[in-house]
Amino acid sequence: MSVGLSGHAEWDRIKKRLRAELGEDVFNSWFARVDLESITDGAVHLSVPTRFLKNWLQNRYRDRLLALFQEEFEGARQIEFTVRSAIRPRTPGAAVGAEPYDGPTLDPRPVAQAPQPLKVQREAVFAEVRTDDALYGSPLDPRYSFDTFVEGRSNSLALAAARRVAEARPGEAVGFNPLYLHAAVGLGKTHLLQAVARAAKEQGRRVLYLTAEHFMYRFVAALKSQSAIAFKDGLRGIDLLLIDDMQFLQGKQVQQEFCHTLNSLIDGARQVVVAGDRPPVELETLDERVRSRLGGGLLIELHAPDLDLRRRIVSGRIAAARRSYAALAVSDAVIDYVAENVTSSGRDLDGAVNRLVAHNQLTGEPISVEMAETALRDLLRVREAKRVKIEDIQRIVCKQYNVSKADLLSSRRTRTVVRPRQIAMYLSKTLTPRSLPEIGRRFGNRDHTTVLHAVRKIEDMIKTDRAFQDEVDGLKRQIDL
Ligand SMILES: Nc1ncnc2c1ncn2[C@@H]1O[C@H](COP(=O)(O)OP(=O)(O)OP(=O)(O)O)[C@@H](O)[C@H]1O
Repeated sequence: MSVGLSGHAEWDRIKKRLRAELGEDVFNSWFARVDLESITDGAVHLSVPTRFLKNWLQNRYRDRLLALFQEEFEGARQIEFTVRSAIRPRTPGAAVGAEPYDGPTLDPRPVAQAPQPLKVQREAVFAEVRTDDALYGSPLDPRYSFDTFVEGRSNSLALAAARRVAEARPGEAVGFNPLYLHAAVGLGKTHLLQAVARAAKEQGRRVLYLTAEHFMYRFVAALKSQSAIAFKDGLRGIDLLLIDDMQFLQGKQVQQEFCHTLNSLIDGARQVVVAGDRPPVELETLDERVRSRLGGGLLIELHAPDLDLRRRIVSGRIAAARRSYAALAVSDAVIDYVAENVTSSGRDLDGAVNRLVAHNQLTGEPISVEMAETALRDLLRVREAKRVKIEDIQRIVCKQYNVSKADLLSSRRTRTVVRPRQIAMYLSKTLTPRSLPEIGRRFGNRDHTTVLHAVRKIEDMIKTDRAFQDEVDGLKRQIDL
């Protein structure tokens, strides 16, 4: 048996039944982001955006799902979950960026026994989280402190604001609440949030650091065990709440609760810090009230690190690795090579250094530029192949519709220019990690709401007009080449 897209009517029926069985909120929390990929030889392949969700569904709902699938597809024998792109579903390459780096990590233990990367550790813990202790937060990684965060032009504002929050006394107004940090993947949001949490805890403040998914899980679990009031009281009794990966907060009731918590903390002069992969205005699954409350604080974007910052992050990582491998020798030329070639994020820089160290430890080969070229080849190839630039999108769209770039960026509102411009904005949003304000700037300094309007317009047209969808797909293929 092999089912591709044709199984979707059955999948819709299964989801409908789950929604009826579990209720709207629980369904939205766990199943709204599950996609049916295929059914092959009796194996039902479902994809989910995060490992946390994968573990959760595997542990709690696998049997129920299998039973439901067996009613729809006679030969269904097992359910397989895979993690798909979590952060930017329609970005080519997002699957790589969104997945935690799978290589060894820098750790005192021998490479062969290296621990799983941080995010996996974080998520594994969720499954065992206690529900009786209202202030039980997500685990903090000991490596994420202000001391290990390297400052550069791209993050200095975020760092200053984070320090200000961390150093404030309980009840002291820092002038911006909530503080909302946003950035593409791997640029240091989690690192900064955890640094704030750690520093504030050290001062004796009551701090709660939670990923949005953890918040969701805790709330749903509290509802089920009838301890929601204790959970809410616990939340409202803290001095500093930090919520990470805000883009994953799902479910109407969960969002309502989050909004109440936000309001009550802010109104009570308690500090809230939130991080997400895009600004609140772009978190379209979020309730309007939550978006506007988040948008009413201080919003700071962390940008991709420049060469100088990348160099210093790499040097810092190597210095940390030397604490475990004292004889580790890495020349400036290798540091330059990594910093010049791994350009996307702190996570990729970490991954690159980890690879070099692992390669060195496993083969005994000294870390030279030649060795780095070999060890990092596939990492660099994947990244390079998948990076799409706004200029390329504009060039290809202009060529396709026979408009000049000057027209595309101009304020002209004739139909022949407006539609290509909207398509180019839509492609920039879906194929690059750029934020709406940044795209607006790159399209003749337009406001982010204009970009949002364009994205929605093109999305609607794609849904209703098959020929138009093919046209846009054709453009995507040209851009991907
Ligand atoms: N300025 C920096 N100084 C030191 N390390 C950094 C810096 N920026 C990023 N990193 C490192 O890069 C890695 C990824 O950072 P982090 O997990 O904080 O990213 P993120 O923005 O939260 O990404 P995601 O959106 O995927 O959650 C971490 O190991 C972090 O320590």
